[in-house]
Amino acid sequence: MDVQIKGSDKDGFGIEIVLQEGDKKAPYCVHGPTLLFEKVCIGEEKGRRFYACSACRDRKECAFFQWEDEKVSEARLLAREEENRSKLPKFTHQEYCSRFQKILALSQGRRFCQDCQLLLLPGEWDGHASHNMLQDDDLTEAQLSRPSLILKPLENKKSNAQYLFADRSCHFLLDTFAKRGYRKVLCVGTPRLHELIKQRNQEGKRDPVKSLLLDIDFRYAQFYSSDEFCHYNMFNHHFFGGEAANGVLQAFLGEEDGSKLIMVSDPPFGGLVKPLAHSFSQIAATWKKLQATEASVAEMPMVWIFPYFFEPRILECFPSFTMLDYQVDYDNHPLYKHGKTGRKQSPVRLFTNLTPQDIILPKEEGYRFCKVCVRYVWSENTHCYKCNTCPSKDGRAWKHCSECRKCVKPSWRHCQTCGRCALPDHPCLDSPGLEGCFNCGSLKHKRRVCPLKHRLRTNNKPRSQGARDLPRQGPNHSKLEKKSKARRRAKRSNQSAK
Ligand SMILES: C[S@@+](CC[C@H](N)C(=O)[O-])C[C@H]1O[C@@H](n2cnc3c(N)ncnc32)[C@H](O)[C@@H]1O
Ligand SMILES: [Zn+2]
Ligand SMILES: [Zn+2]
Ligand SMILES: [Zn+2]
Ligand SMILES: [Zn+2]
Ligand SMILES: [Zn+2]
Ligand SMILES: [Zn+2]
Repeated sequence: MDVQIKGSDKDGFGIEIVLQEGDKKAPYCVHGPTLLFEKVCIGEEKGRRFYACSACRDRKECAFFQWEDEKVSEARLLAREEENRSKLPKFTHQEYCSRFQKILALSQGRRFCQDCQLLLLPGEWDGHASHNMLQDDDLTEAQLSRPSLILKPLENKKSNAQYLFADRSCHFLLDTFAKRGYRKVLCVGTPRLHELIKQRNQEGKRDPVKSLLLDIDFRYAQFYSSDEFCHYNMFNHHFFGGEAANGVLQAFLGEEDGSKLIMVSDPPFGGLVKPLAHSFSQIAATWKKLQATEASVAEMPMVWIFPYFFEPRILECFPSFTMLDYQVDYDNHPLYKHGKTGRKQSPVRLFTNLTPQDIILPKEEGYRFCKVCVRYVWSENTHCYKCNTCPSKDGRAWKHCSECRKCVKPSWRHCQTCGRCALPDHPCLDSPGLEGCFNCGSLKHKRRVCPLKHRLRTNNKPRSQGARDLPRQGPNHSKLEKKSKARRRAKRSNQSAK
């Protein structure tokens, strides 16, 4: 069975993504081919299409914008090319590799400039004299093999907040893969997992595991050779190193040494689901093409790490996936911590096409096996015999509502006016409320009478409980997005009692 993207190409609010197979017309920003979006204006039947950056949701980071039907002058094209060139990294990957070899060969005089995030050769120190520096004792071979501890995590909230796995989660993932016999891990946006694999190999206590890191953070090229790291954009499946880098992935996916491969990705949480799924499908399709015949019936094993409230969207793209109860823990995220530590529970989960019962969640961290659901669940996720499932998505104990005939969040109450469960202070159907329209964001009407009712919502399905908390996705290029922000603000203040 093929991994395929299902459903419509709509994503975001007022902005639809138009994913076109092999779109050769897409102009390039510094992050590779841009994506085509359609701006849907209230009251207008047909939207207008434009190209915008695939990777950055913040226009301050990448301001690329071009209407699909726009005629771009030669002069502007040249200026754009020049701008893209000017933003290229200072060194090529090959140059970084030879610099790294030189630095490793130094017994003394290793320097890492923290301000420039650059490993320095001795001749370059003068230019960084007033900068903050890591020196020899901080740059032992062992430390250089853990670049995620040297590099400052990127902090852009909108496009690239780099949340690094806590050891607990890293080891859990690697132990699980080892138990299932995976000997090759394709790390897409998981630099810490990649380095831990290498570290375990060096320790030599377990079977060696091969790893290839694909990431947009080119700082990692300073530490890894070109067959360990590719500069890659997971929103448009773009290899900055061109065909050669694509070849590295192909070689990794296709190596015929009988090693089982798994792909793990932990994309930035503000990322758009559809383009990510599109890229992962392309990787899976390549993997499949390169497999020997008996494996060709299977899907490429994948783990996609993302917050639980994206479940409906991810399952729409990958119907064979299951969301597991495991809560992923991060070192540098103030909120996303595992429940048992006494801090707030992490909303980040594993979505996978592996068989859920094969992934043994640790008992000592509060997981148990549900014999009816045939999977490991969080201790507070009690099985409901009416729904015939362990229903909780967010880690709290959900409760069954006999009127809704399903389990709902513990903070919800059944509202007779709306005929469904909701937060106690929700604006009821009959009151105008702050929330406005659930569908288009207008504060002037409710969803029932929305002129765009059949247009914006995917499949016109009622929102599931999980979807209720979805943060809106999409670049903030339109007025609609601003409206949606206003609506979100209103909603947040409404929900603060939650
Ligand atoms: C949420 S962090 C995940 C890090 C992971 N938890 C770890 O510890 O290894 C997201 C990762 O994806 C990378 N990333 C962000 N945008 C990307 C893009 N457009 N393409 C590829 N990688 C991207 C970031 O550099 C970062 O390493
Ligand atoms: Zn861009
Ligand atoms: Zn510097
Ligand atoms: Zn159950
Ligand atoms: Zn129930
Ligand atoms: Zn109810
Ligand atoms: Zn109500």
